[in-house]
Amino acid sequence: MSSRRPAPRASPGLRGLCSKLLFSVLRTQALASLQGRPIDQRAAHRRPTASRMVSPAIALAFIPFIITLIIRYRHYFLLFYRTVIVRKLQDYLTGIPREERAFQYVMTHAIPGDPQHVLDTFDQWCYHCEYLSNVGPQKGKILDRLVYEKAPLNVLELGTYCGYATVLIAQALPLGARLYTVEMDLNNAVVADKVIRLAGFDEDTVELIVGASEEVIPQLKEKHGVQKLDFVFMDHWKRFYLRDLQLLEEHDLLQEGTVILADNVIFPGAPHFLQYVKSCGKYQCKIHRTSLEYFRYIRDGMAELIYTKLL
Ligand SMILES: C[S@@+](CC[C@H](N)C(=O)[O-])C[C@H]1O[C@@H](n2cnc3c(N)ncnc32)[C@H](O)[C@@H]1O
Repeated sequence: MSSRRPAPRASPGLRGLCSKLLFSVLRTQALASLQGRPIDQRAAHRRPTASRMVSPAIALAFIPFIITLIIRYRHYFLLFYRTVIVRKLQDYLTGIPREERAFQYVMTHAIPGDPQHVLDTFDQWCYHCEYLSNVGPQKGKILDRLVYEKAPLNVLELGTYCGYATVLIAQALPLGARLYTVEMDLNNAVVADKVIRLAGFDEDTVELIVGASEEVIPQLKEKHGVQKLDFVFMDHWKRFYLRDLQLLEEHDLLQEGTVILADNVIFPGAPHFLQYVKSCGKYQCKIHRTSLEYFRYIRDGMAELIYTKLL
């Protein structure tokens, strides 16, 4: 029988037909390998086998699937493109790390001593040049409002990165308050230190601690003289949220009414952390639904917790 049959017309049944063909080819190959029969490549060359005949059809069947995936997850592809591909390319072309490139832009465009202008300049860079995982302007408003309302005297930030949220928190603090910000990556800490000082905050207001949170938290009392925390902003790696919250509890650093704001609890997400805070009975929990920094079509959220032993 001739293999030159007219090509099937595109129809709704085409995908089903192709899937069946793909399934039967895979099954034949799997059975052959299970029975220890090697697939004879030369024979395959001589006689047109099913797999050779259907390969264009398989490819066709996958096209709508791939297009659907691309459309459905286009914002995540864009995020990947901006965070990974553009970053790697620029790192290669400039020989300067992304955070340092951002700082150079901020330094040359922002007004020194004006924290809000420093933040706006960061936002301009992130919207128009390269993505940075700062808390960003939208979630920044939630953070700013909470700090302003709570007027905390002792604040801890986990994950300083380039110092964006540090500047945002510091500008909303009451007089005499102190912010401890913890960053484990030395290169990020160097950039953050320059950003914090550019915005006009001295070491009495903002203390940048270089180290991993699991090492810094147990030393906060003895080494840094912190007795209790009034406000904690968690924005480091999400897998450490639960561990570090429990460390803060163990070291008796939380008190009645301490506010803990945890970023990115929806994207990338911190399910174990959320499960714990909702079930342990020590926290009042509220989720602020919003979008990912600089990507308004990717859903994200912040968890606002209030520590209360009495619940
Ligand atoms: C999302 S960024 C923080 C963004 C910053 N809060 C802001 O809004 O500008 C996360 C940062 O946390 C730091 N980090 C991650 N795990 C950490 C840990 N266990 N201790 C200290 N820093 C950590 C990373 O190096 C990174 O710089």
